[in-house]
Amino acid sequence: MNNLSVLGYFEVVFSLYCFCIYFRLGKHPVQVWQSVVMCAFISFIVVFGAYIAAPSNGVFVWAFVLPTLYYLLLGKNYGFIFSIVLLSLQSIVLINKSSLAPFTSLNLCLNILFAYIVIWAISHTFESSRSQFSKRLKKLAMLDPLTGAGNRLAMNHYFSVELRERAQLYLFLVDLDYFKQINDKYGHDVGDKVLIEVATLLKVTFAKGYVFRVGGEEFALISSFNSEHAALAVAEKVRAALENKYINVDNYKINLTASIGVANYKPQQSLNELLKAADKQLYKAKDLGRNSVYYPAVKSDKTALI
Ligand SMILES: Nc1nc2c(ncn2[C@@H]2O[C@H](COP(=O)(O)OP(=O)(O)OP(=O)(O)O)[C@@H](O)[C@H]2O)c(=O)[nH]1
Repeated sequence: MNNLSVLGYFEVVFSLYCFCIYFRLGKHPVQVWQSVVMCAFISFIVVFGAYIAAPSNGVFVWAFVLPTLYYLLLGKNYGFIFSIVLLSLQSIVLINKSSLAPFTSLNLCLNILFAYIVIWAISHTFESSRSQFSKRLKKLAMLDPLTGAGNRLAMNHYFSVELRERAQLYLFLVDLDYFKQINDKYGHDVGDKVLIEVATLLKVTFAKGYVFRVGGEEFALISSFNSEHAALAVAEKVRAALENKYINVDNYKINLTASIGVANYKPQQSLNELLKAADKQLYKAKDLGRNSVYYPAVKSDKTALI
């Protein structure tokens, strides 16, 4: 339109790049580097346009769109960096132009500068509160609302991104014994408070690993250990800690025990398979009298293990 064909070619290439990303979206989520390339490319087009076109052409106005785009695509930190770099580059390019009209008017320059800063500030504020909100939501979605332990979603997440890479990974499935009797005897509210105390005790005793609530009165503890013996010693420590604890709730002193099934992670095993393996051991521990740790070929009865 303005005899700026080079700029037009860049715009066509940029459009093709955007289309490629758009059509891949269904199968592949956008990668960070793709967003960075997108922002860098459009920034280059805007700065280059401002460089080769006369200011009266108005190409520089496109700069106002970019802070919002940066924050949407790249988040707060990169958004800030890109916005300040664009402002600096645009200023350098425009100041060095041979014909400065219509920038000879101080009023116009100030208006442009403040409009850019306002758009930048709004984008920054919006992105800050959005990312805080999203972090809070993510945390809430991963926590069991009653006990504050991780929930199944958290367990799936940590297992797939972090835990399965570790060597000598063990899962302890901890199921409280005769918990129904506590509910029946003291009421559901007291039962809830007992579960909260149990989760706290597990987090303290199993500080080295992750604690997840995977059922009503069932918890999964996951960590890696140097050896099978070390893993079983910790499982036994957890069992003994529960047995020796008197939980004070509403003037009652409640003592309970747990049965623990232990499973060792095998390479390529899924989390469900690992849970099933631990569940099998847990049922053996329950069958053989409860208040014990069970691992293939090993059953502890309170002190036998360590
Ligand atoms: N208070 C409370 N109770 C729960 C919660 N979730 C599950 N329960 C109770 O946990 C009890 C589980 O009972 P069972 O599955 O029979 O197991 P148990 O009584 O612990 O017996 P064993 O596991 O065989 O030793 C049930 O009474 C459930 O109502 C909860 O969030 N709060």
